[in-house]
Amino acid sequence: MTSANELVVPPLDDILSTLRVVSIPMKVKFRGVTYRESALIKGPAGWGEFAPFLEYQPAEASAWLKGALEAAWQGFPEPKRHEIPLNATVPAVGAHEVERVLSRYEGSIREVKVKVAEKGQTLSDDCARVAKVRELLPDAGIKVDANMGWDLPQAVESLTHLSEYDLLYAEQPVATIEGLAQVRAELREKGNSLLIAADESVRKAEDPLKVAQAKAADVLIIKAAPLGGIRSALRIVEKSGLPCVISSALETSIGISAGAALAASLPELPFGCGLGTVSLLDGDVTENSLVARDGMLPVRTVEPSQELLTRFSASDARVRWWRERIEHNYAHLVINN
Ligand SMILES: O=C(O)CCC(=O)c1ccccc1C(=O)O
Ligand SMILES: [Mg+2]
Repeated sequence: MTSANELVVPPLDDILSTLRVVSIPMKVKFRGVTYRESALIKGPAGWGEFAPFLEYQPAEASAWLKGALEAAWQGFPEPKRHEIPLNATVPAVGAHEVERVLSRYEGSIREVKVKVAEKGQTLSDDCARVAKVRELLPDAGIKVDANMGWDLPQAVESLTHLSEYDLLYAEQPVATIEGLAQVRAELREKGNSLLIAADESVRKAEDPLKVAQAKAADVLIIKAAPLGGIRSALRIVEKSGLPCVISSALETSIGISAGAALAASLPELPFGCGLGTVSLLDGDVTENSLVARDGMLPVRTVEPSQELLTRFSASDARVRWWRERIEHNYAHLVINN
């Protein structure tokens, strides 16, 4: 049985008939990505973005397709707010590059998320980067994201040092749910009340609610696309009972508009959201990019420009690759939905 709130998957040909694939250079390498490839589709409700990272297989990526179909065929729920507080995002750059990264954000910055625990770097690199942010923005809220880069002893040692810069929370210090719980418990034993946030343990988990049930984190990072779209992400937020932060998956302004719509439907946003990543791209599909001013992001829909879709158009070979990717993920979605 379907209800008005349930997505009816459209025919594959309708999805593919509007497909545009773009490849946008990054200003700074992020997660090892130097060009961000993304597939955009248009349906009766507007544009949707399908942009799972290239290595993701259908078990994971088909949720992203569901999210794109929701945006294009179903549209967004009624917003409860019209602007969203954001964090600026600082990739794992050298401390001397921090100022340049922050200069890409328009107006004042209220919160910053700093990437730490990058492969090939040390704790002193992380401390220098966070210290630089603290020096440049003495009043900003700062949080760090380790993307599972530490083991338990490294996480406890690193977070003990990084806490000196007064952090709002630490995102995914280690890989597993049990690990998160252990980091949290060891910090508490040492009298450190730093909050722990779960990201990969939510969006890559078979059961995104396990973290909350295990009480392994204080905060959840929630991304619309990997969780199958806004409505499905909202259900997870509600069931978790934890404060949530809505974050991007490094999309163009189209995908960011879905994240903003998700954030806009939450009753509370205790932290800045991670939707400021258009500023890390060296281009976009609209002239009117969805970026923050003074740390606030407007909630609105985005219409791509034909000229920019053409300018950033991926090669024929990459377009074929994405068409096939959509076909595979569509099959996966129809079978498992
Ligand atoms: O949260 C932010 O500030 C930006 C988004 C971000 O960090 C991100 C973007 C793409 C993939 C993974 C992540 C992540 O939070 O780990
Ligand atoms: Mg993260």
